[in-house]
Amino acid sequence: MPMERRLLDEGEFLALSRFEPQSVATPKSYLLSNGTTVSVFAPGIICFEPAKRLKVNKHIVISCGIHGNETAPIEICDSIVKELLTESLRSAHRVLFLFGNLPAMDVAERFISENMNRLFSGAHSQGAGLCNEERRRAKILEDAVTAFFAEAPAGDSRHHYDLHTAIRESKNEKFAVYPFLHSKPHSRSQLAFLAACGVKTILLSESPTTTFSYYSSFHHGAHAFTVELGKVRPFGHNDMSRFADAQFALTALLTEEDYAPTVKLEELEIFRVNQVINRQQDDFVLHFADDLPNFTAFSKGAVLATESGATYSAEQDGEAIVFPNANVAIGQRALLTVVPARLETSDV
Ligand SMILES: O=C(O)CCC(=O)N[C@@H](CCC(=O)O)C(=O)O
Ligand SMILES: [Zn+2]
Repeated sequence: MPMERRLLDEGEFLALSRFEPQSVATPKSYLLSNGTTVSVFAPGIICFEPAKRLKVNKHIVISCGIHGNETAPIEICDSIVKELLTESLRSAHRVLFLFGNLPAMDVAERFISENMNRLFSGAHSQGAGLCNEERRRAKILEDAVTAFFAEAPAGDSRHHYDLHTAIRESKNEKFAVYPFLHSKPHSRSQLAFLAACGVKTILLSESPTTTFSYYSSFHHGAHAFTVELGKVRPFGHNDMSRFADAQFALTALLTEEDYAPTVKLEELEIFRVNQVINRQQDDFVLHFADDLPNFTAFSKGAVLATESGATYSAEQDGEAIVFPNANVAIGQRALLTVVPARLETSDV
């Protein structure tokens, strides 16, 4: 048996992808003894397909490491992929795992040249084109998602959970960005699934973006979310007990035919994005401490950031900051502000 097949049988897909990428660079498929087809498409891209269709059929993309230093989601996915490869778990649904930015993982950085989570919906090929690894990888990941959902029969549900951790501490430790739905209804069953993951704070985005979750939501009609599970820490430094609910719920989603947790909307904290503040000048500065946690609220009129020619202030009492980062490239998002919101949902 070839060395890479033995290591795959031992569950070492991520290790092969990171440290022996040539061994998983040529697409190959094989059958597990439980009937699952495993398809290795490229380093960091692996798909599991069950032998038979059920009454309920879900097509699920789980991505992690789109930012290379966000290690807890990478460790969660590595662990689930290991269990699927070694057959201690069997997925009832088609599932595609994407380990995003492999080179950035090796140097424990968010990215090497460019923030990959601003390069989807074709942004990878605009401007300078496919000129760096993140741009080329974003296109490969998009193509993998397109090919995966192309095999989903009409009527089956499509899902994409893009798992991240945040740079700052957060008053609400776990939260999800619900991409802009262009007047489609928000899904109550998806909110219930997120709550089962321990994610009870939801930010409703109100505009198109070039993030991975918006891409799958808008271009593939998937239930898609950016899911923030905690804080950025180096590999091996995550307290995995803080991610137990998320790992349990993701595993249940894969292994049960119709995992359908419930939630009361009153249990959730819903915000909508009020301001998207992009850095336009070199002298952009935030007017609060570097360690101020996400979801800290300000009074109306408080100055949040300034740069030549612009002052950005809270527009309402209670407006809170999320993802502040003055060190982004010119033109990119340096801060979101959010305000409490109400939510109408569909039943699905
Ligand atoms: O903590 C931070 O500042 C960033 C954490 C992170 O990577 N968040 C995502 C959110 C994507 C979205 O808005 O859907 C990102 O900034 O790419
Ligand atoms: Zn991230």
